[in-house]
Amino acid sequence: MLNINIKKLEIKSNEKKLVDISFDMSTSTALIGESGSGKSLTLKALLNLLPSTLEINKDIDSNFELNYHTIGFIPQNPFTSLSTMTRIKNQFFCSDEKKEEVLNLVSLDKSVLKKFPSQLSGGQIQRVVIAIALSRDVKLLLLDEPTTALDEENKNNIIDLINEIKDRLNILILFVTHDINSIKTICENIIILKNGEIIEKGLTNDILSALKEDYTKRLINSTFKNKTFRT
Ligand SMILES: Nc1ncnc2c1ncn2[C@@H]1O[C@H](COP(=O)(O)OP(=O)(O)OP(=O)(O)O)[C@@H](O)[C@H]1O
Repeated sequence: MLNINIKKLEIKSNEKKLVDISFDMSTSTALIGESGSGKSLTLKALLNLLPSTLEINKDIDSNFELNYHTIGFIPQNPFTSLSTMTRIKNQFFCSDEKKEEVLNLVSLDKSVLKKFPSQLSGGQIQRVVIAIALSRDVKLLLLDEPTTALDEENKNNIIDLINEIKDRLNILILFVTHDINSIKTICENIIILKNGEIIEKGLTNDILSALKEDYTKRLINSTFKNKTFRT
């Protein structure tokens, strides 16, 4: 079973602590918290993509290597993660056989390979982005609110797809989301961040059935429908 033990993850900016957390992951985990609580910085730290102006202190154990090949990232806005002037087939870095295999996994026909992103729907583009991530030897998939830019129907389809991939490929998922239904569908565990610290963590069922902190209740109960979309 895959496991990551984040014994220490501390991120500072000019002596100001932005994130100071530790957690263990051996299953799909939702990372939730209000704006500015440290969700994106946590994902960026795992991807080694923190700006050099920030100071990072991390101590992470895992039973697989953490690198570009093993960590996949699905961003909030799939439209910005593909190159608009490049056909889909040239946005993968793998064999043609692998391209078809991963497109099959995300239920897309191989005919999309010839197309440009502008010829695909939002849901199809997000599927392509997921397929590109899966074309590497991904063992940890980081998702940053991957359905925010999608309409209701595509949103549900992508959630079902992520859930299916998780079960089929047996990979770890760290899922930043505000959407209670996707947490229930996909995540066995929840971590709740506030001001860069973990204030609650545990099994999704336990946390949802006994909401302890008012802060958590507020996060869980809000629909975030009016959240402005960042590009
Ligand atoms: N490059 C940076 N330099 C200094 N401070 C930063 C930097 N990036 C983020 N921060 C600060 O760190 C804190 C955590 O930011 P982060 O982007 O991780 O929040 P978040 O939980 O992802 O919020 P959101 O839901 O709005 O995306 C915030 O107070 C933010 O202002």
